[in-house]
Amino acid sequence: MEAIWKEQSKPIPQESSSCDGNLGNDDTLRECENLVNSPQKVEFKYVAEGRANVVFSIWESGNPTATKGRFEGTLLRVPKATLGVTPCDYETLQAFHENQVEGRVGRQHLVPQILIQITAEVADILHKKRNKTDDSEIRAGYAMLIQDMSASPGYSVLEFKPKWLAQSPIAPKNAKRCRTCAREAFRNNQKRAKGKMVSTPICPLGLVHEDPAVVVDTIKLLTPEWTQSNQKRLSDAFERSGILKKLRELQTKGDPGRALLDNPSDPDFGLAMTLRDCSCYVRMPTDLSDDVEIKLADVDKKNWEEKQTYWQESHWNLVDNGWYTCEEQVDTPIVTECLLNRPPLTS
Ligand SMILES: O=P(O)(O)O[C@@H]1[C@@H](OP(=O)(O)O)[C@H](OP(=O)(O)O)[C@H](O)[C@H](OP(=O)(O)O)[C@H]1OP(=O)(O)O
Ligand SMILES: Nc1ncnc2c1ncn2[C@@H]1O[C@H](COP(=O)(O)OP(=O)(O)OP(=O)(O)O)[C@@H](O)[C@H]1O
Repeated sequence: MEAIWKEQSKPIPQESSSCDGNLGNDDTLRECENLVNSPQKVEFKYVAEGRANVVFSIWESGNPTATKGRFEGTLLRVPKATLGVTPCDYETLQAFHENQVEGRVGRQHLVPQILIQITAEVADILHKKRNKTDDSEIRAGYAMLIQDMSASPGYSVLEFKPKWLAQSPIAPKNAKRCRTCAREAFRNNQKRAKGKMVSTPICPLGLVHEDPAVVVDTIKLLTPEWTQSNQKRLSDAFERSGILKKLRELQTKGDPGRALLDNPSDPDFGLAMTLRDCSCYVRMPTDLSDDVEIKLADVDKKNWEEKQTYWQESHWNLVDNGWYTCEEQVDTPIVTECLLNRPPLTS
């Protein structure tokens, strides 16, 4: 699969469509799909799960030559069926990825994913390997092989959500917090009320700030354990790849005004919301001559019909209860360090 991931991480050639991504690798893919569905030939290990998907490591059992055989650098992502949650099905997600996301974001900036099917037998094996016991189930049907962006020898990794890289266009004009800091302030108040620990949110506006020193400072907050040199390498890599600025551009282009209130089913707005909730994976090589790998994942189409009320209510909550303007009515103020409310740097 590694050769396929390499191929699929190349920019889409100008004259081709994004759908011809297999580029002669169909045989390998079918072999891998067959292997996934041959439980006597492969092993699975639970990695992690979010609200809608479960991720497993997969390898060829007893392969004497390589640790994971054909599944080197590969993970298996499967949907979980939960009562009351209706995520888009994987065929829809794959079509959205190929037709809406790859061309706009750039295939080179995305964790590649390939649609396969799993049998009921395999679904059952996977389900039993989960160490979370909620009401959700893993069922036979579509699954995805995805490129593994987790740590491996010679690499440090960072996984984070860039969230809203520009202010919401319908935030109050006198806002002192960006959408993400306002949302995190609200959430920290809820957590504190339950006696939970809270930390000061990292303002995402710092990641795309015009002052490179602010970008480095933001990266330091994201990677407190990294060396200064690696923090600077990451800042340079973000600048070179342009990925975060592209993300900000698509987030704002898809939500130019009152879309959230007036037209939340608009596909461009839907894409903006997806890109405000995607994950960014960074693999920082120890070897200084290797490139820093930065890719976005979880660029899943959202169920617009189901989510519009949640989106609108979240917005009005932040506006009406003073979370944007730092006027929240709480006994102890919530600390944020939003870039919107920081005095301009003097040089
Ligand atoms: O509403 P937000 O901005 O807090 O984002 C939600 C995320 O919270 P976060 O702030 O990233 O911790 C939330 O993430 P968590 O469940 O908190 O990990 C989901 O990603 C949610 O999307 P969906 O319902 O799974 O499609 C996200 O919902 P939307 O992106 O659809 O708003
Ligand atoms: N390509 C990848 N490489 C390494 N780890 C990954 C990859 N994709 C997912 N993971 C791990 O699996 C976890 C869950 O995956 P994923 O984000 O796809 O689930 P989700 O249900 O979409 O999450 P959310 O609730 O945020 O929407 C991630 O938080 C991450 O730890």
